[in-house]
Amino acid sequence: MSEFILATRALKKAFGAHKVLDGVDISVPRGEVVGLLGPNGSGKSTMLNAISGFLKPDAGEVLLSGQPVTGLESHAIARKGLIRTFQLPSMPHRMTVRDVLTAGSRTGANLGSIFKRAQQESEIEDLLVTFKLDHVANQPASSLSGGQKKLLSIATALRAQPQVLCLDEPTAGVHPKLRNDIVDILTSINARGVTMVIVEHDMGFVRNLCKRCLVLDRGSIIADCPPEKLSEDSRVVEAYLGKAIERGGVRP
Ligand SMILES: Nc1ncnc2c1ncn2[C@@H]1O[C@H](COP(=O)(O)OP(=O)(O)OP(=O)(O)O)[C@@H](O)[C@H]1O
Repeated sequence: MSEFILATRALKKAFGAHKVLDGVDISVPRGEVVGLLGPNGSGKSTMLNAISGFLKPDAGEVLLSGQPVTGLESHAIARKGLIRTFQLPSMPHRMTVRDVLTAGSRTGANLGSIFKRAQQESEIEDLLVTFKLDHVANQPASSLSGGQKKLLSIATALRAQPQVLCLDEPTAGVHPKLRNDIVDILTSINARGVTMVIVEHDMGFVRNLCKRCLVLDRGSIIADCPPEKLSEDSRVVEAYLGKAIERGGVRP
C-alpha cells in the first residue's frame, strides 16, 4: 500500500498563457489534515478541481493510494473515495435538506432491506443534529443561508464515506460561532481516519485543524511546514501573509 493516500506529480494546468499550476508536487500521508493556502487567484481551487476530476490537468499525475486517477471523471474519482466540496455550494430547488442528504448516500439507490433503510435514516438524523441543520431539515435546501449550505455540503460529502475529503473554504460565510463546531466535527471525522485537504483563509481555523500547510504561489508550492512556522518563512510572508494581513484578507 502506498505511503501516501493522495499525491500529485508535476501537475500542470494553464488557462491560455496563464500557468496556474506549473508542475505541482504534493504528498499527503493517510490520515493527515493538510491546509492548502495561498493568495487569491494562486490556484487553490484549480488544484482541488484537478485532483477531484472536475478539471483535466494538462500534464502530470494524480495518484490515489499510489494508483493513477489523472483525468478520470469526478464521479469515478468519488467512487474511489475522494470527495470535494465547493466554495459556493449550489443546492437543488425542489429538494429539502433531508432529501439532499438522502440522495448523497453511496447506497441510496440500493436499500435492499428494512435494516439498511433504518440505518440510513438514523445516520441522516445524526448528521442533521451534528451539523445543526435539524430545525431546517424539511425546508428547501436552496433556501438555506450561505453558511448552512456549506454545512450541508460537508454533511452530504460525508454520506459518501470518503477516504479523502477536499474542502474548499469550509468556513467562508459560516457564522463565527459555528466555525468552532466545524473544527470539532472535522477533528472527529479525521479521528476516524479520513484524510483532508482544506483550502481556507481563516488562519485560526487552519491552526486548530492542520498539522501541515502547503502554500501555493505563482504555480508552485513555496512552503510546506506546520502552520506555526508560516510566519517565519519570508516567501510566505511576502507572497501571502504580509499582503493579506495588510488587506485584511487572512481571517485571523
Ligand atoms: N475556467 C477558468 N478559465 C480561465 N481562468 C480560470 C478558470 N478557473 C480559474 N481561472 C484562473 O486561474 C487562477 C486561479 O484561480 P483559482 O480559483 O484556482 O484561485 P484560488 O487560489 O482558489 O483563489 P481564491 O482564494 O480567490 O478562491 C485565477 O487567475 C483564475 O482567474
